[in-house]
Amino acid sequence: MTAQIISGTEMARTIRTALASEAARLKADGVEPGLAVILVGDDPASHSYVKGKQKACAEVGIRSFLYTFPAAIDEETLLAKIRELNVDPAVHGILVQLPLPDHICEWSVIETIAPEKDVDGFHPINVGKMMIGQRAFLPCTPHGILVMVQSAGIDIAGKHVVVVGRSNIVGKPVGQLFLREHATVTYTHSKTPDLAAITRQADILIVAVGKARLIGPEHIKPGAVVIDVGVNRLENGKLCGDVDFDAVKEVAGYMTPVPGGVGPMTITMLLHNTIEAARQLAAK
Ligand SMILES: Nc1nc(=O)c2c([nH]1)NC[C@@H]1CN(c3ccc(C(=O)N[C@@H](CCC(=O)O)C(=O)O)cc3)C=[N+]21
Repeated sequence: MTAQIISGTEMARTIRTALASEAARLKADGVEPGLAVILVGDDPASHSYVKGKQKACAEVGIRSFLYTFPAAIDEETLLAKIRELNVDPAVHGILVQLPLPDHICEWSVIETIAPEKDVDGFHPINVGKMMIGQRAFLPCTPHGILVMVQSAGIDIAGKHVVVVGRSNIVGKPVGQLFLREHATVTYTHSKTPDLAAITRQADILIVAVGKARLIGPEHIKPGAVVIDVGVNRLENGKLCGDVDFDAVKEVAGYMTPVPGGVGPMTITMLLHNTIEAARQLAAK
């Protein structure tokens, strides 16, 4: 058996076409959706991600504003910029690219973003609303994963979802989103003994750790859905996921590739949230 590949690139293309017409409709009503991106420091990976986000914005008709700062910027200057963007009517979404330099407190930065412009879904207000099922901006990677699984026609209710990783931006919230869809959810992480014994019970396995090829065929129940969130840059410059793709595809039923899987869907959900933010702010 060879797994069916769930192409994030293809799904993203379809969704972005629909988003482009929504953006055009808003623009015709006098509201051009705008996303402000703040980038601190000169990490090449961050710069490359931000370029990808700007290109995607241009494709669907979202105006993007980029603010770059040196790594040595002091926290107060950064917070002042965010407060300015919070009240800028041309800006509907604000994204501060993570990670930030160590001397800047990520929590202070996230909490300074107005919740109604928090298109990453990282503000505690949006996190809390998501947890209790209220309308909120959903975090982009978890939301992208959910849409991918649903669009592939996979039933979630009653399925055993095993999440590997417990970060605030992927692991924890993705488990919550699948719980909302009536899955039975198990979280695992670096302190979980005998990881394979648990992942082998997964109908849907979501891996968000950041360790190249952590997950091999011995971790997979035959026919399982395997979602790979890892983005690891190898020494040869190639991108690879947390899952050993070639070996696991002989056991899994469905798999997402890296690149071309979760990444493009993450960006697509960011575009979705930005257009939603513009719609909500326009309706005020
Ligand atoms: N405030 C904030 N929000 C984020 O959403 C955020 C962040 N900070 N910091 C970094 C991570 C990482 N992230 C990615 C998004 C898309 C791809 C993506 O589209 N990757 C392409 C490949 C790109 C390449 O070749 O380099 C793919 O998987 O096909 C990757 C990584 C968003 N992040």
